[in-house]
Amino acid sequence: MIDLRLGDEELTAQRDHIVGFIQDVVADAGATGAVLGLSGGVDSTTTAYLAVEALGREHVRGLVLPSRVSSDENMSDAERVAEDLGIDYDVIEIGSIVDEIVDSIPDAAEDTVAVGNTAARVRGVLNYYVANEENRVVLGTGNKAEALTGYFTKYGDQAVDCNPIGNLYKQQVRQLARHLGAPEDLAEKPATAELWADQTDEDEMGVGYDVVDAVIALHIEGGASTAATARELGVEEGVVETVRELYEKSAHKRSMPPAPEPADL
Ligand SMILES: Nc1ncnc2c1ncn2[C@@H]1O[C@H](COP(=O)(O)OP(=O)(O)OC[C@H]2O[C@@H]([n+]3cccc(C(=O)O)c3)[C@H](O)[C@@H]2O)[C@@H](O)[C@H]1O
Ligand SMILES: Nc1ncnc2c1ncn2[C@@H]1O[C@H](COP(=O)(O)OP(=O)(O)OP(=O)(O)O)[C@@H](O)[C@H]1O
Ligand SMILES: [Mg+2]
Repeated sequence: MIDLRLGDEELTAQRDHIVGFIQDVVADAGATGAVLGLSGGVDSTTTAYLAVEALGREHVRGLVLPSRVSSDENMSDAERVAEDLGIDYDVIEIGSIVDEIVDSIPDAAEDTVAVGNTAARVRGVLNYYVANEENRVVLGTGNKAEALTGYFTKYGDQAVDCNPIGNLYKQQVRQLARHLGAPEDLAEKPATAELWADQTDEDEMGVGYDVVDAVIALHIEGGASTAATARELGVEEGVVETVRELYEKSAHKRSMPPAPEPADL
């Protein structure tokens, strides 16, 4: 298995690099600070720690946004992050907002994915309300594995101004969380989008993140063949193909909405 783990010096360099990135984004926007959604997961926890280091705790605001399926444990973990960091935060229940949207659509099938994605989009609306009103930028929490597999809601959790940890594989985010002093239980917590009950990223994708990370590095970015990648990782070729399919099918999520070329008139 390819080793994507970062050494201590690399972790320090990534930390400094990302802290500088957040500072630049906020300064370039002429903003007074940042806002981000706190879910109790490792991605938002790590991003919050980096934001506080970059901007100072008084310039970071957290939003804890429970839906009808959010677990008490995750929401109290989210509050714990805000309290440990000493940042201002609010807890805003979004269940009734999501219900209102779904109920307003005549004969809505109440499809699980559509409802879950609506929760992610409502969170984006709230983040941008605060950003607009307080002249802040919205910090995204997307990592490289999510970006390249399209494992996010289009115009939902991806509706952000920048992704500070977007150059890190999932396992590297966990390493950076520990390096920053985040609680170990949060650094190692299994990833869940929590858009519907009992959802976990790895169950839904059908592949573990260590393998997703490695297939991205070797096959998608590195150009190794499917067979060579499968051999190197000790997995079936079908696993490599699954990740490649996620990558290809989600290309539309990584580019601006297309318009036709100018017509020949
Ligand atoms: N080829 C194409 N060209 C242009 N647009 C295309 C398209 N194919 C679909 N679309 C559009 O994209 C829509 C589908 O995309 P989208 O609405 O995102 O929906 P979809 O990709 O089906 O669902 C979102 C996925 O991301 C996961 N997720 C979401 C949020 C957070 C996290 C997390 O890790 O925390 C994970 C979630 O569990 C689910 O698997 C279609 O309804 C259509 O509007
Ligand atoms: N209940 C919530 N309240 C506020 N923000 C949320 C909530 N759920 C999700 N989000 C936002 O959406 C982002 C994407 O969710 P995602 O699950 O990918 O990240 P995570 O929960 O931080 O980490 P992990 O992927 O390991 O679960 C979160 O990082 C957070 O910014
Ligand atoms: Mg999560």
